[in-house]
Amino acid sequence: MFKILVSDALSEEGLGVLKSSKDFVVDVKTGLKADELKGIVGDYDALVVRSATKVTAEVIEAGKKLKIVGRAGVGLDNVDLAAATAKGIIVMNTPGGNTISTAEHTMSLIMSLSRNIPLADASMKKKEWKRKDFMGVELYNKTIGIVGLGRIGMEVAKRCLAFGMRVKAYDPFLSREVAEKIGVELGTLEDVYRAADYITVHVPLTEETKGMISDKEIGMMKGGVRLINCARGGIIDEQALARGLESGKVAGAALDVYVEEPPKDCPLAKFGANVVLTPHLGASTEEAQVNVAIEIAHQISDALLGKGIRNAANFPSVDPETYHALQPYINLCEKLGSFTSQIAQGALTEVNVTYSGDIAAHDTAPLTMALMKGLLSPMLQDTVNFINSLSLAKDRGIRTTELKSLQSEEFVTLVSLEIKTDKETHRVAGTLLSKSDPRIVKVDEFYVEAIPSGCMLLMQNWDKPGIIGNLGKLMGEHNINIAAMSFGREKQGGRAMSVLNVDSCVSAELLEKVKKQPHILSAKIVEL
Ligand SMILES: NC(=O)C1=CN([C@@H]2O[C@H](COP(=O)(O)OP(=O)(O)OC[C@H]3O[C@@H](n4cnc5c(N)ncnc54)[C@H](O)[C@@H]3O)[C@@H](O)[C@H]2O)C=CC1
Ligand SMILES: O=C(O)C(=O)COP(=O)(O)O
Repeated sequence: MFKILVSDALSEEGLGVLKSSKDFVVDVKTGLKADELKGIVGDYDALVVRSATKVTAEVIEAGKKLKIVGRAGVGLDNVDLAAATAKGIIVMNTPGGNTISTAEHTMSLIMSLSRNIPLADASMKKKEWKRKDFMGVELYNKTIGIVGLGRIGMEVAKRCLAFGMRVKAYDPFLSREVAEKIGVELGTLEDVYRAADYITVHVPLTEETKGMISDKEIGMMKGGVRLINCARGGIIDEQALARGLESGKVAGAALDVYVEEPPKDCPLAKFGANVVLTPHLGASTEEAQVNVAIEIAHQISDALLGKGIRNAANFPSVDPETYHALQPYINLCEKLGSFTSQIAQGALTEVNVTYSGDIAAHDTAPLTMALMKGLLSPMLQDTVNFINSLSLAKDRGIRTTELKSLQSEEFVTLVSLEIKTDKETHRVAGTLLSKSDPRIVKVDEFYVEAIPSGCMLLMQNWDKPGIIGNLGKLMGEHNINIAAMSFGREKQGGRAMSVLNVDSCVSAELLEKVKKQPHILSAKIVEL
């Protein structure tokens, strides 16, 4: 039974998906103060939020059982992703579910601003008739600059084109062809600033986009420009915007989002008809709220019940079928990583993994995360998990490469791992028997067939008679049962590798005795 806390308003349709499952207990507690949330979050396996709840590092820390933070919407700037990743908590959102609503709201803002709708309406309701005070401007033939041509930016572009506007856009991650296909001209940020009569931003709030439109940028713009922010508060610097409006350089502005929500002291609130403000309504339509709530409910349900992970900001998307297919490989890779790490000496500097055969047809990103978790676990223990393993490796300067080959010469499928430390290099490969039974099939130059499980004794020895007898006797004397044995040799009488699975752990003292047996070159214990 999983406990789910919904701390922002979620549509009944989405709640229904969760509440109808006997696997979940759902508590809806909106409007919690930061301390109240911290006080109760420890009881829950999943937390569902919109933009109001701030999922800070402290909330993450207090969420001792937390496995998932689900955002019913797009922006994740209210979730401390790094803190969640470090704790192995999956953070997921629902991109797309509110795109149309937000694009339509952006158009509503552009039009309200151009035709003074909010104040004209308020004036009528005061029984006034002030036609001269509310002279507007046409959109037709004007140029709109779109900063961020993603899902929402693209829908805004299409609608502006339908109004007969010229659309210029800046998005460094989008190809010119994609933009030109719908009639949008991509340019530099400066091109857009200099050419546009209207500028609307549709980028996420990041270190780079925070305050990206400030005094200097406003200075580059056309006199009489109109600015719209339906993305995130602070992408357009509020104080700089107020200064631009005061000087007359900026003719108007429309905002749906604010640095602080609700804003205590918004510098834009004092303006008249040339500033239109809405209280973060972009996604507030019946349709968008049903979309995002149902989506997040299904995503959380599937993730908690092990049926796949979708739209996670810190884990690759895996549909249920793939998840099922990958599960045994995830297990194999984690064991392979841990095994290799335990036989190596020195600080890990490089990890090269090759997926060959059937497995190469899948998205192997989760497998590399599992390998890295296995590799780092012997050093970092509980602090490493699937979600943070690659970022921890990167932080430690470990170079990682991943290769895929649909052909596998010896096995239907093979995961080959090469690791380099500052002292040595090891190569270990593994496969699955009967589609789910993990086996280590190669350790450095030796072919073996070892079961990666429990306590293992790994030895290099000369290929001489009597080794098995001696080892069997020694283990027997110490009351240790040998569960399985595997041998590989380079040539008859040459160097060989022996891998023993034993039912109880080999002590350091016994290991020293093993090393002293005739023809044994080295011995190590691996625990999986
Ligand atoms: N007002 C509201 O209620 C809503 C606001 N939003 C906000 O709208 C924004 C956009 O959402 P989507 O279109 O769904 O996201 P998206 O990810 O589809 O699009 C964002 C685009 O910004 C581009 N981008 C990133 N950094 C950039 C930079 N430095 N300069 C220029 N372009 C950059 C990306 O390449 C991408 O194409 C987000 O901030 C989201 O939080 C989303 C939904 C509702
Ligand atoms: O999806 C987003 O990014 C939004 O800004 C919508 O926010 P909301 O869920 O309405 O609080």
